[in-house]
Amino acid sequence: MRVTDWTKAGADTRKRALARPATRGDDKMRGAVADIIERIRGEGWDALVEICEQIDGGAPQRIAVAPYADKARGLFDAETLDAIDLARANIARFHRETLPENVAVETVPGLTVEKRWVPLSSAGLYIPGGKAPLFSTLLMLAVPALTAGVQRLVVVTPPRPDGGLDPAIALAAELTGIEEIWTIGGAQAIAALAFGAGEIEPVDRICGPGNAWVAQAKAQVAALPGGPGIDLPAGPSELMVIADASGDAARIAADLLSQAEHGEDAQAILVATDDTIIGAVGREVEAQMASMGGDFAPVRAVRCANLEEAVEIANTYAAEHLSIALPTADALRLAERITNAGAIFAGPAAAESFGDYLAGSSHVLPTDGAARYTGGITALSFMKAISVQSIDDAAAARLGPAAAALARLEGLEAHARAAEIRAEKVSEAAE
Ligand SMILES: NC(=O)c1ccc[n+]([C@@H]2O[C@H](COP(=O)([O-])OP(=O)(O)OC[C@H]3O[C@@H](n4cnc5c(N)ncnc54)[C@H](O)[C@@H]3O)[C@@H](O)[C@H]2O)c1
Ligand SMILES: N[C@H](CO)Cc1c[nH]c[nH+]1
Ligand SMILES: [Zn+2]
Repeated sequence: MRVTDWTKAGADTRKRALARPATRGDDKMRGAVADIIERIRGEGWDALVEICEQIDGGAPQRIAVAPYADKARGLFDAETLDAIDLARANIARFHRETLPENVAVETVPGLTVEKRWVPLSSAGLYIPGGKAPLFSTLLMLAVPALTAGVQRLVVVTPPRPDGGLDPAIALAAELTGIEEIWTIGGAQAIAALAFGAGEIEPVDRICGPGNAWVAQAKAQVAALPGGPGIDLPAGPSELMVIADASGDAARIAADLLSQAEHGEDAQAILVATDDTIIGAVGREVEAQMASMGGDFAPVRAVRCANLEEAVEIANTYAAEHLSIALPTADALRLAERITNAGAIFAGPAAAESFGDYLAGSSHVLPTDGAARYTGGITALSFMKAISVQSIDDAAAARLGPAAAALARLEGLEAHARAAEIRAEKVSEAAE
């Protein structure tokens, strides 16, 4: 495990210790994504089929969910089926209870402005499937979207080598009531959702995590005229763990490896105030990796002077997931000082895996430092606020002159008159 001593390190070394890989891709990849989008936007279905065959080895298919969901019920034992339903129920409960409320504010007597939340009409949900089919991501997107009240949901996920649909994805789709699901992956899936292709109708917003191809395509379609909205940069998984001498090395190592398992560009970083815990976590990481086999991204560590410094490092890094491996009460106190993180796991029992599957909040969270300016997916990601103004005649007459004065400051005479005409109508009525 590579260890950086934060206190002794210069600016460059500190930067390197927290560096993320260049996940957004190089110019060549950006160009290839632009070509895919342009072709599907211009030529529709035929281009989509050709590109899907080239990249993923098969034409896109709309899958009927029920037969695969039936298959899943035959394959999975009762405990697994209950676990999936428990996850769905917890996610539904969390998002239902955190729905925003409409608010009406009487800013001046007689003038009311409402903030009214309405669901988007449609949304596209990207479910990653390159390394592993992430059925849990379907729950983490579809449940908040349905809680928000979105009418039309279109799910896309990369095709499997043997065709068909992953049974767990099928089951999650059936449990949430998803009816439209296509086997399309990567940039081509995003282009099809954005501009439509064949029977795939364009959507208002595209949400969901993915690799660099997916992230790049989302950014590009959102920037095009008439393109959809997108959610947030949700790329390769990240976990930072803050620990001191009281940390449980086995649990910390297990958490770090749980995210290192996502792929070679995953980020798993221990920030600790104590050399003994760093050594113990390093040994645990090796032992646990050996016992599981498989590929893991490297785990690294930063040795800092104290918890103050650990908080600074965490806020600078802005991790997708931040575990605070201190006794729970201390962890919760420290969490109050964290300003940048997608999700915080406070205390030694708070496994990041609970957040990935069943705690209730969505696991679709900002990566690459985007936690500086955004949180993860919630029902709000599938809603928008419309403001509604209503005003009585007397208030309109009182406010007319002020609005007109402001409009004339901007040289906008028609605006000024549209405000003043309200006052005129009221004085005419009074005569
Ligand atoms: N931040 C979050 O909330 C969150 C949640 C879940 C997963 N994730 C991340 O999502 C990512 C999923 O990535 P993945 O690769 O497993 O699945 P993916 O579905 O995102 O990407 C697979 C698709 O990428 C395209 N692709 C791959 N190589 C290509 C190439 N050379 N040329 C053109 N297209 C190519 C293919 O179409 C393929 O189907 C992981 O990094 C995981 O950590 C993040
Ligand atoms: N940890 C991932 C988000 O970074 C989500 C996930 C899905 N399945 C397992 N984990
Ligand atoms: Zn995970």
